[in-house]
Amino acid sequence: MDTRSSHLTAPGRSRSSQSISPSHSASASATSSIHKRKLASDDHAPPFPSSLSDTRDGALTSNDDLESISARGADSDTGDESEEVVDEEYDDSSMRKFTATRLENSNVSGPATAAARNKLKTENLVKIEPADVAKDSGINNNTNNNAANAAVSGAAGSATGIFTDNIQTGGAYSSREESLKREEEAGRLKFVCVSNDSVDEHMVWLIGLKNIFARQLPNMPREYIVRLIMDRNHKSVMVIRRNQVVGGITYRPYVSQKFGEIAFCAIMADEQVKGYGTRLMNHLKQHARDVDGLTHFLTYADNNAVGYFVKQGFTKEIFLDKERWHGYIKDYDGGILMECKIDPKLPYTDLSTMIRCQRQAIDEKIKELSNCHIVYPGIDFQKKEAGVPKLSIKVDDIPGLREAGWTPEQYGHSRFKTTNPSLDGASNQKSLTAFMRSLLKAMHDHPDAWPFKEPVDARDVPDYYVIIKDPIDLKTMSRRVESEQYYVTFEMFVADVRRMFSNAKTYNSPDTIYYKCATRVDAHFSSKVQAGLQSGIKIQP
Ligand SMILES: CC(=O)SCCNC(=O)CCNC(=O)[C@H](O)C(C)(C)COP(=O)(O)OP(=O)(O)OC[C@H]1O[C@@H](n2cnc3c(N)ncnc32)[C@H](O)[C@@H]1OP(=O)(O)O
Repeated sequence: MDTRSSHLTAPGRSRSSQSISPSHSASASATSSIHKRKLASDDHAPPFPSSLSDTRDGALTSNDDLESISARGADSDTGDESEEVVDEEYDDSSMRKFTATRLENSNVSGPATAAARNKLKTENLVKIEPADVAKDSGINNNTNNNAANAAVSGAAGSATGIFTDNIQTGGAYSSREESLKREEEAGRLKFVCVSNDSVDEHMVWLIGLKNIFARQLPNMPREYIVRLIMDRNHKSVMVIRRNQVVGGITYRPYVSQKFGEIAFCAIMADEQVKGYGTRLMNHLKQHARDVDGLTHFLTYADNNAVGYFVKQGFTKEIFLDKERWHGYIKDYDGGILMECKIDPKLPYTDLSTMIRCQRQAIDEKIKELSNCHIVYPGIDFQKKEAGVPKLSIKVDDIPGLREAGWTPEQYGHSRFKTTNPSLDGASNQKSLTAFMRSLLKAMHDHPDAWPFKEPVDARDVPDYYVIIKDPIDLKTMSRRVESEQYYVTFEMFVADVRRMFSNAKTYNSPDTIYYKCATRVDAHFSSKVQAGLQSGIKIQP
């Protein structure tokens, strides 16, 4: 029997029963309203599963801090104390005592001790520096950007038309990552990886993180959260802003197995869905690969958080050899086991630069193959009545059309053709105009055409134009036909006719005379089109 697994099972525990954050579900309440949440059925289970108090390696029991740490602290996640989840089983005085004693010790210690502590601090704090990461990953931002920029401006210089740099620099992912990266570079934000190393500052951060987990993962026993955070086999990657913990991920690296188990992951309520969770995960991956030598992460994701983990590259399918992880990780009820492979090369903390370079390379390639980046001056397309252009513009004169591969044979792209193949484009257009004219007359002469002959008068039907945004009538269509410029295809004409009837059926209910007129004139129109087609007009399939 594998004794490891029996130690590690955490039955009946799910990290959170919380609703998805507001941006993910309109019906969800804010994540801070924990007190309203329905806790899972195991709420009345002992706060500390007996199986969890056991440890493989005695790391927890060697942890003298744990003796005095209660699972309750001064929660600072949302700052709203009224929302505190009160669990009378815990005594927070020991936590206060612990914190106070630590701070007191740090204040009274002499210079030698302070120097030693600072040394320890620097040694233990794994500060994740973006510059180093970029260097390690072989990405030199400046060089790459400059090269890409030079290529872009070269292409711009060689373009003959007016060149507009319409390259999008990035999507939401990249811009969030870039803005957080800038914050890091400016020193306003830092990502650190710490464990319980007795350094005062780290302990304060770990307690801050504990408070966030306790609030964001309300179904997780607080004792258990404290236990894992303070366990020296666990590490916590945290995002710190103005010396306050914004969120973090606590994980256990199984170095011999080359995988890590993410135990908890949370961002404080006010700061969710701003990109911190993604950046945190990217820092974690970079650190776990470069410092711990891990190749995979496994986690039991809460149902609500599966979407987040999927976006971080986690899958529900587990590819990692079961032998490598089975018996090592803890089971959680209500969670879904997910895996993420850590790429051996990706510059995780500088993905946005990589994406930008890739994007620029693709844009360069597109420019080599097409002219779509050249923007020509617009056409003065002022319209007079009935939407007919004031100026007659020859298609050939439209700037850029020929350069885009257009040929006069494609004029109108109409499927309308007379059966006489000898007719050229102009004669074909005349024949089309004659056919449309005859169809208009046929509709006009129909006894039920009276509602469609003129535009609807807003004085008679005040809300008509509120409901019908694209009105049309036989008179307007007649103007368009007679302009011989508007309906360059038969399909455009038919679209206007269909819209005229659908407008009538949208505004009027089926029992009205208008609705019935529309049905009858529409049928008449269709029969006339059929008759026209039989008598020599051809619409190509
Ligand atoms: C192993 C475990 O600990 S499971 C428990 C996970 N923790 C929780 O559920 C606690 C409450 N939630 C949180 O603390 C946070 O919302 C986290 C940690 C889940 C995500 O952190 P955030 O900072 O909000 O994530 P971030 O802003 O980087 O969002 C990244 C993407 O994931 C999406 N996302 C964030 N949270 C969720 C979610 N719960 N469900 C689905 N998608 C989500 C975001 O919309 C965003 O999508 P986009 O890139 O398409 O715009």
